[in-house]
Amino acid sequence: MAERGYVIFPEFLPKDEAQALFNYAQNLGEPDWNIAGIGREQQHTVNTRVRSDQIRWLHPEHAIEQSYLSTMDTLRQYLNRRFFMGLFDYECHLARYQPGAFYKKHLDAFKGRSNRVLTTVFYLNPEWTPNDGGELIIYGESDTVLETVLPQQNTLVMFLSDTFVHEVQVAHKERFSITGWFRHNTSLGPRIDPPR
Ligand SMILES: O=C(O)CCC(=O)C(=O)O
Ligand SMILES: [Fe+2]
Repeated sequence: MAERGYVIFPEFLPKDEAQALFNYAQNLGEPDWNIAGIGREQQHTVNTRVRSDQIRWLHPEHAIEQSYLSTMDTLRQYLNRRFFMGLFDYECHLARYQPGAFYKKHLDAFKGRSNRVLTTVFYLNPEWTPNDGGELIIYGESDTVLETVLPQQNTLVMFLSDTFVHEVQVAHKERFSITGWFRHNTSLGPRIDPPR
């Protein structure tokens, strides 16, 4: 993480916890999902040419959501102790990519204009093969491909939000993940990044 700015953990949680999150995501009803937007506040727009996934912000009222949030808070404290990152909080949402959905090349944060510091993506599907598409591609300098990540259950990817351009290739089957951001406490107004 400190040297490259990103890291991939193939087995992040105990297996049963990852599977429980998958079951939970899969059993959510249609009204639980929202069309994902881009940008923040007034600039928040729904642009299905850039991304076509659906999201659900995690809230501590649901035990299983709380459990993931609390794991990530432990990770936040560890990162602060180990790397002095000054991470202030964490927000995350479940994401559902239905067959045909994608998220074109983008950065999660623009230098100096966002308080998102570190992106985390945690994958939930138990069986995912290269034929299923939906890979996360992480780009380096001049569009070189640094990593192609299969969205396989229990893999966690973490990268600096304002540094790595990335994209989600078209998924050929339903793809579930939890995307989140560790943030700095800079004041950018009362509401920050996509309104919940
Ligand atoms: O699901 C992924 O692999 C990445 C999602 C993403 O880039 C995002 O939600 O900003
Ligand atoms: Fe992203």
